[in-house]
Amino acid sequence: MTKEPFFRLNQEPDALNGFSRTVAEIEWLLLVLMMFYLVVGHLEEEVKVFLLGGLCAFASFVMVFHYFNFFAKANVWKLAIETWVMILLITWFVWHTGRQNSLLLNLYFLPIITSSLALGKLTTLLEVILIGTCYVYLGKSGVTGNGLFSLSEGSVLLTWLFPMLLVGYITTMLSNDIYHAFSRVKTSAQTDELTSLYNRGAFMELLEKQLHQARRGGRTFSLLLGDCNNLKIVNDRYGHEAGNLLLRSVADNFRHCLRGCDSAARYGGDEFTVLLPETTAEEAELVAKRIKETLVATNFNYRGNAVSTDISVGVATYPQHGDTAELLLRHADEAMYANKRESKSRAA
Ligand SMILES: Nc1nc2c(ncn2[C@@H]2O[C@H](COP(=O)(O)OP(=O)(O)OP(=O)(O)O)[C@@H](O)[C@H]2O)c(=O)[nH]1
Repeated sequence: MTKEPFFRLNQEPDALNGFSRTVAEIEWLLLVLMMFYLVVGHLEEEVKVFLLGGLCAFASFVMVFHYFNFFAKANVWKLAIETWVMILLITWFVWHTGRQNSLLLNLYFLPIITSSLALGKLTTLLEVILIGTCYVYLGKSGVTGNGLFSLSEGSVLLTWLFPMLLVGYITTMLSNDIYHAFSRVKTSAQTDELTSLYNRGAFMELLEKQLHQARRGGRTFSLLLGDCNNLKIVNDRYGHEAGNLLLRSVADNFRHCLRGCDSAARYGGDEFTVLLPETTAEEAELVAKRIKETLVATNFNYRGNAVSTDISVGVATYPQHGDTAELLLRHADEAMYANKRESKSRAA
């Protein structure tokens, strides 16, 4: 298993769901601020009613996007649409409350923060440009409309946009840090510290996913359960450090013997599990044989002593040996102990 982060923002549902919750809160905050302005701002009654109608429409949009089942699942496109709708709403609201002189122009910071949190630098830059265009439109249409875009207007626009670019840039950097920290935490929560294979929890998740896929696609897969045969002896004879080296060499042997799509895990103590997608029982038996043979043929030097190990492996295949994680593991466990008994009696 690689220690590199193996997921990206647009593929990692947990990270996206977290950002999506933050976006929902930003949207409610936007609505509250606009409502507040409707209450305290000096606006004509019919303008207030008109704007209130727009806010109700936006509130329905937020509810549909975040709380209805068919839209509730976060994805990058959904977040992008939400930021565009926020920009349109703010432009529309500002249009009716003073245009370029509106007290609410600062609300544009909210979609910028949203975009830089979840969508990255390029999208945020494009959104700043969109906001700049809206700003120019707010100044030109009807009120000051004096034709061409002058140099002084350009510098005013840039001065106005500069804090937004800065906030966008800083928030993007913070968001990247959060994302990388999240990746590291997730990777280490799934990894066995000693062997760098998956740990038991991660393996159970993979197994459940594999079962789900196999049931849907009517496909087969196998799992192996292996148990080292002499770890206790190595520990007692050479010490715990030698036992640890032995466990690492077993893990390296798995890496060496498996395909890229297979997943090996340290199930606990000296027990290892392997998930073999699209593999029949006969093919899995061959993999188990290969793992055993290469492990027996390998030994390592510990303070001048050649240390080697052996492993007993049990195979279970979906669906012939069970259709749940529990049944498959039990079958593999029984097969593994049968093999262990056999090799012990042979050795005796
Ligand atoms: N060095 C080391 N030893 C461990 C670790 N985890 C478990 N053990 C030890 O591994 C040993 C496993 O014992 P057993 O299950 O009897 O293993 P065995 O000697 O391989 O014998 P059988 O499994 O019965 O064939 C125990 O002594 C544990 O203390 C570890 O992370 N490092």
